[in-house]
Amino acid sequence: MDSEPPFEETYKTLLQNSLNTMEVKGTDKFDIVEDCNLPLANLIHIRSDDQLERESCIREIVEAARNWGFFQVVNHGISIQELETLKIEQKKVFQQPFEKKIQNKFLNLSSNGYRWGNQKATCLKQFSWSEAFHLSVKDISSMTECNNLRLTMERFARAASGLAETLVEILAENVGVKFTYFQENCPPSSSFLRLNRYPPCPFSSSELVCGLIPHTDTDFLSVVYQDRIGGLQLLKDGRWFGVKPNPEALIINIGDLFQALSNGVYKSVKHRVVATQFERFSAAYFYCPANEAMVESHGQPAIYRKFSFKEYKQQSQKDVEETGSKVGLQRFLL
Ligand SMILES: O=C(O)CCC(=O)C(=O)O
Ligand SMILES: [Fe+2]
Repeated sequence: MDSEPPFEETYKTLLQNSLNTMEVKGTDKFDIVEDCNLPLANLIHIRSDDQLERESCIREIVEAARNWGFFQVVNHGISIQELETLKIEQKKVFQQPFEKKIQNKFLNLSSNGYRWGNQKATCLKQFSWSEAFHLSVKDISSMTECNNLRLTMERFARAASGLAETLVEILAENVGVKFTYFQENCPPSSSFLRLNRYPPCPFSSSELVCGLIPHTDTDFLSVVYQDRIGGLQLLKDGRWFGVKPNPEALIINIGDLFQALSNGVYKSVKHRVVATQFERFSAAYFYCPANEAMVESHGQPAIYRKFSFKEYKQQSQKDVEETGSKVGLQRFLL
């Protein structure tokens, strides 16, 4: 049985129509994208006895979160071996038959745990050439069947949670938010884990198909592991930049909630994955609060009104259903 989601069959009309009209018009192609020198923080310095070293590392992290909304970290506490193992186990689960992956309760996941394409897409712009397992951290332990995958995911989630806390503490302090806010509002069980697979895309040369459409993350902070293929791009000053794979590094990006909490100081930056002719994997940990947690802008005058995480998610979902895109923080501007 085939493991590949039926992208071409299901989206035949959408693909043909969009590719024809866009090719004729010559619009919406990806711009020329160059790789960026994403700031890279060596977290070994965070634990240094040398105060100057520590402070300089903290400054790098804060500046990257302000100017880029994205940075990379090395010496983050998760070994390359561990990350490679995650990729191997991830690959195995995606290799299961498609008919099995779409079954309700596959691996004992809740409904909508397995996602592919975008059933609601009306144009190519809303369509992602990828499949993913998206699950709450608290559901990892009840996963059935793939024992090794579960163990690796548990280890990754635990390490990513520690890493997210270290970074959030540094970033919060700099904008006058006490770390206790996170300790009280973000229990490890409220975060999410997402395993992404980007199948080789036969239309990648058209430069019109995305592996993952442009979006910002709905969380405080994300920890991302990408394999060596490349394709992740971020938007900076109106231009797209590629994030060059670095096997030793994890990618950190600021999410919408931290932009709101920091009153716009830290940037939740749009990013996307372009489709290529190669299979690609990534794993993302989304550091989130509990549903009822309130997010309030720290700074005067406040840019955003206070909202709960639940309200933010509901509004985003409604916007996606009605407009095809998330809209996001703009909805909460004062
Ligand atoms: O695949 C990647 O590199 C990024 C994934 C991502 O942005 C996401 O899952 O939100
Ligand atoms: Fe993302």
